[in-house]
Amino acid sequence: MLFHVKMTVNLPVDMNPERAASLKADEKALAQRLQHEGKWRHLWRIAGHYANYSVFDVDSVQELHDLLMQLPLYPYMAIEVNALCRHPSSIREDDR
Ligand SMILES: O=C(O)CC1=CCC(=O)O1
Repeated sequence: MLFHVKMTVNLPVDMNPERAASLKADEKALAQRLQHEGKWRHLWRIAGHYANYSVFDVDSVQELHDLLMQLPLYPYMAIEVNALCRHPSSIREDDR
């Protein structure tokens, strides 16, 4: 199942810089692991924003939910999720 996810990061302005750097490093490590595993298919910065558009490939809505809640930056993100399905005019064979 494919899901388009928008994540907008809102770190508190008074957050300790070392704490912020640690959260970002942990987020990066998990994001890269999930990309290697094929769960996090796309990760794009939205130009001009501290936000990203991502595509997740998971087995269930519950898996997506659990995965998003594990993200170290989850407490500081606004997350929007949209389920994706095949477009009848798509010529791509690899996105099911
Ligand atoms: O910077 C972001 O958009 C938040 C984020 C998601 C994965 C990651 O490494 O950073």
